[in-house]
Amino acid sequence: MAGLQIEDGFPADRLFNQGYSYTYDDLIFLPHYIDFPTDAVNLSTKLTKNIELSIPCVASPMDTVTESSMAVAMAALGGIGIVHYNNQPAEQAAFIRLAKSRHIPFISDPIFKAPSDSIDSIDDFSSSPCVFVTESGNSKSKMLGVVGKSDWENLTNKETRLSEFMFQSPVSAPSSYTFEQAASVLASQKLDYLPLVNERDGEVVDLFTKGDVDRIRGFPKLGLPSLGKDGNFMVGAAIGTREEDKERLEHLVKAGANVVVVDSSQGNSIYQLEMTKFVKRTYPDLDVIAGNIVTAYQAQNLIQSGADALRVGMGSGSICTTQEVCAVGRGQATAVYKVSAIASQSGVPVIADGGIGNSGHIVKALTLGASTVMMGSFLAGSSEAPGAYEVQGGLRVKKYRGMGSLDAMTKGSDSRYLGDKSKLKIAQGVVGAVADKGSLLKLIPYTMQAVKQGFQDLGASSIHSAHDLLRSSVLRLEVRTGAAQREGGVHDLVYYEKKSF
Ligand SMILES: NC(=O)C1=CN([C@@H]2O[C@H](COP(=O)(O)OP(=O)(O)OC[C@H]3O[C@@H](n4cnc5c(N)ncnc54)[C@H](O)[C@@H]3O)[C@@H](O)[C@H]2O)C=CC1
Ligand SMILES: O=c1[nH]c(=O)c2[nH+]cn([C@@H]3O[C@H](COP(=O)(O)O)[C@@H](O)[C@H]3O)c2[nH]1
Ligand SMILES: [K+]
Repeated sequence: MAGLQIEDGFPADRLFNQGYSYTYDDLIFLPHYIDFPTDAVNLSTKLTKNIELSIPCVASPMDTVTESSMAVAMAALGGIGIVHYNNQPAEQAAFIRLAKSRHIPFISDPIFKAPSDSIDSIDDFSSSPCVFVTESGNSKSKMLGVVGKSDWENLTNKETRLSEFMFQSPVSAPSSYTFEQAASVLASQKLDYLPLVNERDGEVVDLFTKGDVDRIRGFPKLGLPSLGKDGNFMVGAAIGTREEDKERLEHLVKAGANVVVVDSSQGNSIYQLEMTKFVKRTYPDLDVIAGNIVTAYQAQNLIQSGADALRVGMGSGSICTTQEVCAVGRGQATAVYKVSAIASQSGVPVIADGGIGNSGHIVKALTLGASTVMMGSFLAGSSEAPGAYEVQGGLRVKKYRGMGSLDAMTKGSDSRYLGDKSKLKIAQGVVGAVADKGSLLKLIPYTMQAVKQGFQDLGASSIHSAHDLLRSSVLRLEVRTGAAQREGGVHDLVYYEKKSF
């Protein structure tokens, strides 16, 4: 065999310099050598120059993806959620405050009434086991008592005011309690539910029930959560590039946002460069994620303006129509590779944003140079995403829409296109729905396990090691023909059921 030289696959720099725009599905990695178990793969990473995460997952700033519940669950899992800005600044700040006040990855929707109120119908309880009575009748005041569903059911005169039959001193626990601490109070006191109360002002922050304990215990064990310097969950926030976004930013910083995303489809603009510089000048300790971009030239500009991470992807998202409408963008695999190649020289992490449909896409994004992936559609069907499930054609689905869709643009606060009625508005996104995926607390751990298996096959025990293997040309890849892509999927079966975990 001596002297036989077989060139197996392409090194990345050759593959990506042929003038093609490759998507994740176009490419396949050749397996390498395994000398460690799957569990030895470490997926901890950097979101920005100064923020570390224990898993490489980021929830997209979209109004059908990231509000408080998503941000809480992502942080509890070791990732992060970026709260969207298709709302008034105070509303966005309230989502951040709410997420940062939690210590348990489950958010209930407690129901509040005033002492002088009565309860007319069982529907007033919604799915909650109780109603909280507070001074003002809403969440923003001290808890005075609680009315359990069964107490109300046993009541003869349903017009009785709550103050006359509420239970005045229910057992509560501080909202700073961890899951295990709260669960042990429930168990030791044999309670069905427990209000978690802000010790400072007596406000009910969350409602913790026996059902929650069972549910959370049924999920894979959580890893290291993402906590800020304040000891609370880390939460990100998106802003735009207009003058009024400077005032929005002030609200977000006051609410405790740990990182800010300057959110544009084409980030290499004077507006974004100015905004990035403004944020760095005004809040030097706040990391800024700039984007979106897809080329090395765009990356250089944003890095020079002070960006602490780059968000990569234009038109690759599941709801995006930018490439059709504007003829601009890039295949996501090529975009991630090219931007990462330049950003790594300055130590700026890359977020691969959009186009993630399965765990293999995550392996590809991370191996091609990204440090994290940002997801919209992959997370939008989870129970932690905003909105309720609907049934369509026998399937449980949740609404998911592009932030550049007419639907999202028409929602209230938009000054991008609608503030000025004389401007013609053009959609760059669609409105649709995604299938129910259950809780993130299950979806993400299983997905990360699949990603670890991919890394093991590549012989990469960490994201850093995958980047080294790619850049040293040890790791080889090829383009899949259409037939190869079909072969790589399920084929030639009359019937099958696809269940990943
Ligand atoms: N990643 C992607 O492929 C895409 C993402 N999107 C999402 O849709 C949403 C909207 O994105 P965009 O339309 O890019 O919003 P945008 O607000 O950044 O830009 C809209 C228009 O306003 C202009 N503009 C921005 N700041 C300005 C200022 N200070 N003065 C004057 N003009 C200014 C821009 O140049 C652009 O023409 C974002 O959430 C974005 O992430 C939309 C399209 C593609
Ligand atoms: O062309 C677009 N029109 C839109 O209306 C739109 N809204 C979001 N985005 C981007 O898509 C990403 C989410 O993509 P996925 O659903 O594939 O994860 C997001 O993270 C965004 O980068 C849009 N792109
Ligand atoms: K698309």
